[in-house]
Amino acid sequence: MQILTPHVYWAQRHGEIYLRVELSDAKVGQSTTSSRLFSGHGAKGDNEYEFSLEFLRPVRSEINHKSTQRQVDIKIKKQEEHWWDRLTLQEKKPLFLAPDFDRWLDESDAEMELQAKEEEKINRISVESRVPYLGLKKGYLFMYNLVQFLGFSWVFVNMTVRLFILGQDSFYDTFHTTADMMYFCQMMAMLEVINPLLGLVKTGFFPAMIQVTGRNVILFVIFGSLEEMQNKPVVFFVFYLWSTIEIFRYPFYMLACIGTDWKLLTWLRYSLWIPLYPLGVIAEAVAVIQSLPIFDETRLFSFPLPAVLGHSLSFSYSLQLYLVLMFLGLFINFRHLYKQRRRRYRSRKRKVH
Ligand SMILES: CCCCCCCCCCCCC[C@@H](O)CC(=O)SCCNC(=O)CCNC(=O)[C@H](O)C(C)(C)COP(=O)(O)OP(=O)(O)OC[C@H]1O[C@@H](n2cnc3c(N)ncnc32)[C@H](O)[C@@H]1OP(=O)(O)O
Repeated sequence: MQILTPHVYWAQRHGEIYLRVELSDAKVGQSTTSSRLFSGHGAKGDNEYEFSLEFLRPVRSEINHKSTQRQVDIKIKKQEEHWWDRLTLQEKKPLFLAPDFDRWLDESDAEMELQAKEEEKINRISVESRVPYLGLKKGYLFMYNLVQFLGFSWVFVNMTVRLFILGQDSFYDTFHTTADMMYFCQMMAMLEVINPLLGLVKTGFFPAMIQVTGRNVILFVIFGSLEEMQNKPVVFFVFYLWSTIEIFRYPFYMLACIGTDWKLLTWLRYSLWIPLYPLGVIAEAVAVIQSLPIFDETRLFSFPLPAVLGHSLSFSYSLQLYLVLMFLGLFINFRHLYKQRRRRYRSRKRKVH
């Protein structure tokens, strides 16, 4: 039987040579780096086919070949990563050899491809090396937000159900039914001041500090230490305003931790504060004002003074100063939240276009 020569197409990269032999249902026989033997169906029917090539530069001895129904794909590694001017040692191209335009790249395109692969590899390595830390951070934040969401939801649902059942009567015992959960959530919220310090979230330290300190003064100092305050309706309004925003804010953060974003939830997180924040500060201010005569009367936390100046300085003076700070805090955080809202919607619009 006559041994024929198949059509061979070639392309190169810096590190390898690709040969495509046009033979269907071919079986690869004896193969060396310079010559190959095939049996298969080619241009002249079922036959034995063979070709040999003397490469321009040395190649490695291991050869990868894959036979498909239509062709045989051969990949040969160059000894050195180098761009070749041509495939064969002899300048004149053998007749059976042609460029493989499906794979063809010129030197600069191949370089770009190499660079892109290199960058992808570096990115993968750097992400992989950060994964344990990233996983831990996201896991911690997700759990923190989940716990806060559950805590504030419990307060919100409890108060709503009691409001429907008892009507206005529910205003008077909000503290006794929900304070333990609110204590827990607000103690946990101290982590919101620590998180930006550790670089775990992008929140500003001061807005978080103002927020957490502001609420904790109301919860622990005004409501927690004065029994006379605990059955006042103002507790209901303060707790309701706090929990209303948090049942949207924490799920928004939970979704952010897993890289998801629900438009409506995002809108609620970045819009509800507009009416709620001023209302919240007003409710907190009412609580502070209602507590002033009680601190004057009970002398709780009063500051001892020398006898010539009187017995002690009532804590209510500190609270009057605090009232001024509250409105300063409202201004700072309102501006901060406004900026966060604008940044959110500006950057999202940019991403869309
Ligand atoms: C220094 C001495 C202080 C003395 C204090 C004196 C006066 C105090 C007066 C204070 C008045 C307080 C009144 C207040 O109690 C009334 C109310 O709360 S009424 C109810 C309405 N309230 C609200 O709407 C406020 C809710 N709270 C907040 O929004 C935050 O606490 C606040 C710090 C104000 C703002 O949040 P933040 O700066 O974090 O903005 P973002 O939500 O946009 O987040 C920025 C990016 O960080 C990511 N992030 C943040 N936290 C988390 C988290 N826990 N888990 C995961 N990711 C988080 C977030 O996704 C953003 O990332 P990206 O930019 O990539 O989207």
